[in-house]
Amino acid sequence: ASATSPALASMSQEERERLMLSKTGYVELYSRLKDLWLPVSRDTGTLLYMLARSTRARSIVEFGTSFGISTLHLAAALRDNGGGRLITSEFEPSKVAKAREHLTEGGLIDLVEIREGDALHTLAAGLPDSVDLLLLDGAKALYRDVLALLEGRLRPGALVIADNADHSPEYLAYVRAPGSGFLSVPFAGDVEVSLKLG
Ligand SMILES: C[S@@+](CC[C@H](N)C(=O)[O-])C[C@H]1O[C@@H](n2cnc3c(N)ncnc32)[C@H](O)[C@@H]1O
Repeated sequence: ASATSPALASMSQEERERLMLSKTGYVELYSRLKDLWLPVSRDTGTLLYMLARSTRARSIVEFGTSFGISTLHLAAALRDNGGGRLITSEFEPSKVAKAREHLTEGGLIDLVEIREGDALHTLAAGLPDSVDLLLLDGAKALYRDVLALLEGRLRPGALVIADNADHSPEYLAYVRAPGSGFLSVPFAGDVEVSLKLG
C-alpha cells in the first residue's frame, strides 16, 4: 500500500499497527482500506507462480483475495499445471466483485471459487481433502487461526506461503518451532515459506 493514500494517511503508524495485530481490529482496518489494492509485490507474484508450478499444485487455498493479483498468479499456475481448483476468501464485497472481473478478464475464473465473508467462517467447511498450497495474505493476526483450519488437509510436501509474516509473530513462532510439523524459512523479502512435513 502506498503511504500517501488518504486511507492510510488518516491513520497513525501506531493505530495501524494496533489494528493489524488485533484479533478483532482487522474488520475496521480492512474496511478503511477497502479501496486499496494491497497486492503482493511483482516478485512475490512470480514466486507464487513458481512454487505452484514446481509443486504441481492442483488444489490451492488463499486467505485474502483483495483485487485478485496473487489469485491471478496462482490460478495461472493451476492452468499451466493442467487444471485444478483455487478457493480464495475476501470479506469486502466490492473487492470480491473487482477480483471476479479481473479473473474473468484473465480467462481464469473457471478455476477459482471466491468465498465472500470472513475467512474464519468461509474456510471452516467445504474444503478439498488434500491441499497442495496455502497462501496467507489476509489479516495478519489470523494467520495462525486460518492455518489451524487448513492444517489437517495439507498434504505432505504442501507449501504454506505467508506474506508480510513479520507482522504475525505468533504465526512465525508456531511454524518455526521444532516439532511443529513444518520446515520453515524466511524467504524473499517478508515472505515466510513453510513446508508440511510427513
Ligand atoms: C493484503 S490484501 C490481499 C492482497 C491479495 N492477496 C493480492 O495479492 O492482490 C488483504 C485482504 O484480505 C482481506 N481480509 C482481511 N481479513 C480477512 C478475513 N478475516 N476474511 C476475509 N478477508 C479478509 C482484506 O479485506 C484485504 O482485501
